[in-house]
Amino acid sequence: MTRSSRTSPPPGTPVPPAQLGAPPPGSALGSHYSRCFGCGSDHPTGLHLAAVTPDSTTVEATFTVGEAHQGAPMLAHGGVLAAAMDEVLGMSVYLFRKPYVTARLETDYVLPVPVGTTLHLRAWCNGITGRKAYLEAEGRVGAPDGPVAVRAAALFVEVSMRHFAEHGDLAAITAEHQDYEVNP
Ligand SMILES: CCCCCCCC/C=C\CCCCCCCC(=O)SCCNC(=O)CCNC(=O)[C@H](O)C(C)(C)COP(=O)(O)OP(=O)(O)OC[C@H]1O[C@@H](n2cnc3c(N)ncnc32)[C@H](O)[C@@H]1OP(=O)(O)O
Repeated sequence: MTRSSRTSPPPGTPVPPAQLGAPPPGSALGSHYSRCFGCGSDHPTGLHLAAVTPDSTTVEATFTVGEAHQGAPMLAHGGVLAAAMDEVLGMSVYLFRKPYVTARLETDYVLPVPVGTTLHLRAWCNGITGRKAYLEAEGRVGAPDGPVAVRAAALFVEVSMRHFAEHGDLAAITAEHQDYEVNP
């Protein structure tokens, strides 16, 4: 895919191994926040993505494009597809058990995606150096080995939980994440 140097790891950047405490291979990944647009079950119009990790380092999910996701008539909106990619990318970096946010997200739209299409999404990490994690994802039509419709590459930056306290609603997060402390 077309990727800028800002979403490609510098040469020699190591791909991290599975972390102690990561969900075991085959686990379903829960939602990180019930009102998240990407994965929250309480979000009325969200994408409701449910993912699994086959190997504790990558993430797989399916997303069926619905009528609410249209841009052109009966075709998926590119921004909705980018949101789905952002979500699985975020889930994949969270397997390394630290809080990260998206700093840069690049998306290549390879095929038009009609309403009713089920995309098989996969996201993985190409390397982490310092606070910077380099990630990639793809969405394939109809099957895990179907044609690629969307590709994404991203730079996520590690933050502290203070980021969410200062800029968002930490109480809402900690209500669902007793495993995180603001001042660890
Ligand atoms: C939500 C609660 C979760 C709690 C529990 C955690 C569990 C999570 C579980 C599961 C997650 C699943 C799913 C989530 C999915 C969705 C994720 C999103 O959509 S996140 C929202 C959108 N993103 C933002 O709102 C970021 C806004 N931006 C910022 O806050 C800052 O700009 C930030 C933190 C990204 C960087 O700011 P600085 O001041 O901390 O650090 P500086 O020094 O600027 O950057 C660090 C390094 O990164 C590079 N960098 C930063 N931004 C860059 C960019 N846009 N392009 C290229 N490089 C960039 C810089 O050049 C620097 O690199 P050098 O260390 O000098 O080598």
